[in-house]
Amino acid sequence: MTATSLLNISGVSRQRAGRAAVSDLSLILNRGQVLGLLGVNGAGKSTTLAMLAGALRPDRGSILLDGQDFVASPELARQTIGWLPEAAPLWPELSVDEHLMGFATLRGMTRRDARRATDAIVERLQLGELRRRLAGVLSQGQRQRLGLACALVHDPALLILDEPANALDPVQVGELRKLVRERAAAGCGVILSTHVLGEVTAVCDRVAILHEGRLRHDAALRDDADGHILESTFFAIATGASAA
Ligand SMILES: Nc1ncnc2c1ncn2[C@@H]1O[C@H](COP(=O)(O)OP(=O)(O)OP(=O)(O)O)[C@@H](O)[C@H]1O
Repeated sequence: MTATSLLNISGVSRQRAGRAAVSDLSLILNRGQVLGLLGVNGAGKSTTLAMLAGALRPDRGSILLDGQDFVASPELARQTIGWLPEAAPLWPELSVDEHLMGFATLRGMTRRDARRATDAIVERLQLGELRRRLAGVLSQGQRQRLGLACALVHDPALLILDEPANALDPVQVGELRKLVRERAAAGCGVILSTHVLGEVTAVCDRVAILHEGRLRHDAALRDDADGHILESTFFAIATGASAA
């Protein structure tokens, strides 16, 4: 592991319903890096992210965060990782404010720190007008923004986003991109799964492509030329035109 690496995934596998959902995955994520995770439906992206978030245990392999095995220490995962799953886990009868206070205290903050963190994330994600509204009456895009705020409220070193642009309008997609780059500039790691190739070229500096649970491509994205190559690489892997 290098001095700047934040996450070190080594030989991770996981079966689901008796079939290999992720097989022998190894990846390193450095601080300040935004990694885009691509793959066709069922490729294993969400399973991978759920393991990285500590919500699913790998059957084999290790995941080190800052050199520590977080599979064995769920408390470390809770405090260091922010996860926005495909469907944000919200409670319809709780307000925006109550969600954020709840997530912050669950991550180990005192009530005072949780209040401060809640105020800061409400301001950063422009949720001020919504903070007393119940989650059950939010629009889909507003729910997604609340899910993102819940993932970020404790200022995690690693941010895991599963299709974060879902239901967001173009203005909010722009805000999301800015936020992701801000996290990277602050030295955090971000992993973002999406079906939109343009999202990856716009915001990521590295891309990994999963296919049938296996890592088939892992490369830096430096400029537009890399973006064009990404498109052809993705389709070659997705259609089986690229050898395993
Ligand atoms: N809860 C579950 N129970 C059983 N099998 C599952 C479950 N969730 C996913 N799988 C299976 O695991 C494999 C990988 O699914 P996963 O959701 O990780 O893929 P994905 O790349 O995120 O797909 P998508 O782009 O459609 O969200 C698939 O074969 C899927 O059917």
